[in-house]
Amino acid sequence: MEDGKPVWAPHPTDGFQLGMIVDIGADALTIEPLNQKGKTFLAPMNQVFPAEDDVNKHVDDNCSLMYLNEATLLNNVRVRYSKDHIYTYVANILIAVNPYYDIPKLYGPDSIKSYRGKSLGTLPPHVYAIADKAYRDMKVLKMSQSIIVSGESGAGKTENTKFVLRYLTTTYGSGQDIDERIVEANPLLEAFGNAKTVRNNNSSRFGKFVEIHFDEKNAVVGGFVSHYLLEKSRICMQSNDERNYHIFYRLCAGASEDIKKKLHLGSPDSFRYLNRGCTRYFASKDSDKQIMQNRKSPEHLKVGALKDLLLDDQGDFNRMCVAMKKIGLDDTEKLDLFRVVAGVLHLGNIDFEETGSSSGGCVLKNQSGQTLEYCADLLGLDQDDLRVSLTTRVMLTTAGGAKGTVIKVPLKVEQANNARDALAKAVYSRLFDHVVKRVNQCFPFETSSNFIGVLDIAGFEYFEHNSFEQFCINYCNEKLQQFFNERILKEEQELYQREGLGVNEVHYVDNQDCIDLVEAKLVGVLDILDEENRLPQPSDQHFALAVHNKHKDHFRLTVPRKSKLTIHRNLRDDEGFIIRHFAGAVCYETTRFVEKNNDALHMSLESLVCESKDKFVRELFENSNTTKDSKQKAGKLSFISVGNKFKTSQIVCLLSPESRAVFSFYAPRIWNKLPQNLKSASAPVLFKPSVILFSLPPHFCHFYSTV
Ligand SMILES: Nc1ncnc2c1ncn2[C@@H]1O[C@H](COP(=O)(O)OP(=O)(O)OP(=O)(O)O)[C@@H](O)[C@H]1O
Repeated sequence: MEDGKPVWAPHPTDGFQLGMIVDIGADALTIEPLNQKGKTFLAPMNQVFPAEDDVNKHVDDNCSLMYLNEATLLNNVRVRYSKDHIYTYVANILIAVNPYYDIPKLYGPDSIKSYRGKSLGTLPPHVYAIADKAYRDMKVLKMSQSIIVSGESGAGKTENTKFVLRYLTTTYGSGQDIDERIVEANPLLEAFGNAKTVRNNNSSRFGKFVEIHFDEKNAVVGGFVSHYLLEKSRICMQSNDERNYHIFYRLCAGASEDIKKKLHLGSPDSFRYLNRGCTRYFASKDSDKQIMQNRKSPEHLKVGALKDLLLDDQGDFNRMCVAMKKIGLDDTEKLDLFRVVAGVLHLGNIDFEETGSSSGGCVLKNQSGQTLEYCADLLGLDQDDLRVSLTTRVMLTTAGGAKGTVIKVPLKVEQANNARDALAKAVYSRLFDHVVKRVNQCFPFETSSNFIGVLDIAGFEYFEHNSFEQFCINYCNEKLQQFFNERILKEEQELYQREGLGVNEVHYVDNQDCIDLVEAKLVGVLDILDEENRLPQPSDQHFALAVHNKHKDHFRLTVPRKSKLTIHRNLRDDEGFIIRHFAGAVCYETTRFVEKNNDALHMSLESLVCESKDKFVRELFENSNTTKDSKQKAGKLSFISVGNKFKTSQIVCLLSPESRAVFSFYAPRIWNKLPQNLKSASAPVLFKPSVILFSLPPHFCHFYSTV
């Protein structure tokens, strides 16, 4: 830092502020803010950074800044954002700030054309330039490429993913309508997999890896979407300001009178799976008028529609129907999908009450008779069988004299509620699997030479109240962060060293301890939770205490009462824990962790849907028997861990620094087909993400003061 030159110093709310150093202490500097002459404050030496000579000037690539540090990088991105330049490079990494409005001409056909074949840096930073670089690398290196899109919820990951797909299919498409189909598939996926959250009206509640495949002439031949772990808890419950998946509301708002009657639909407040969250529709002034009053909830009628330029439940319903047609779904299949969605809604309305008899079981409440009939009818089930399966569990004795005898164990009200919700989650998530499978059939390809994959997973989340869903998502992001650390920071620096470039070492925080805290065998939070689920009487409190006991002095874990926020300090030690993630500390409330971690559907219910009279429903559950272990076959309600699914199917491969592991994560479908020798440790590097795109929410730019 040079004498008499302004510096960036920390600011309690704005991140950084411009000031002058007026005194140098042993380990702190006295700073006088530029906009508050005469007022000084102390700042730790390592948190004060030199500022650029002209803080209002901006550059396309942060690497061209005279002083590259956290503050100058943020300032550059902020200045650019204020001028609608939402994209900025850091070498071949692209930072994108969500503008939350349509910047004129930014993504239009002329813009697409201009980026074709241009090297990174020739034109202003753009997501199209990143897509084109991936394409050119694929062509030159004759190797598949990937683009990782990372950022917190609402930062713009999905929108940027869509721009990448649009760019590639438009610029390098083969002229067939397959390009259109790939883009058309999005509304369908979003209807079933996206929902309104407090952070994002159109939040993707599943991770996806979209592959665009190219032939030997490097023209688009097809696509493939892999999806990871849909957020299932949302199907049965949402917090106050959030909604269930869009499709539920779109169907209620947009279905024709005929379909509405067939599916016995009402307004969102008439369904338990919708009425504990927000029951308003997204609508513009005009489309709101077109939705009939009897389809609107009292909340909607009182407060009015939810507003979002890109969302409109009724219009989106019609657009989704057009998209379905375009990608080849006929009316029967369309109705099949809607029927199952409505079936799930009616299932949620089934209520139970205690029998009052000595058996201690429960029965359906009288008023649930009609809803049972609707649900059974829509899902092709026998009404009585459904009633019995929801209120009892079939067990097969495995020992003793009566070995092999079938016994029916009556369920308590709470157990029946759980069984109902487990069935709803199983049916809806199978339906979502089907939607993705169906979408994939729309852009088939026989052979492909290479592909460009775009990874878009749920971003880091922290709310006032954080539960199991945030815990899983943040664990996943912790893994992604580790991948960045390994690939970008560690490997790059090793390369610099090998090549003798005297570049100063960049220090970064290794997050392995945080990952271990979550996933270590036996002592990790996930294993402790699984262990709790296996206890005869699992409890959230016992689980939370076990976590604290096992990690008393862990740097990354602490009790809620140590939180900076009063709301968390009110929680008891057995009601939650705080984890210090790479992106910040998050307080998780552990109520319902045990329940949410259990994905088991008891056998009587599973067999019921597997034998549905409805072919479509039956097919949704095809192959499900093959995944059961012998315990389940014997009728014991064995526990299936959701947390562990996150661990094994989604991220475990990402953790490995070796490229082969990364490959197996990104493209498990292709990975599984590879010959064994290629998968071995000595295999050559198969796969390397060529470009990375970080999305940032606009509030990121308000972290520090404007000057
Ligand atoms: N480039 C952009 N131009 C205009 N609006 C944008 C842009 N990117 C994002 N948005 C707006 O921000 C909203 C949220 O973006 P998006 O859904 O892509 O976030 P996300 O990072 O994928 O969030 P999540 O992790 O919750 O799915 C979009 O619905 C859109 O309204």
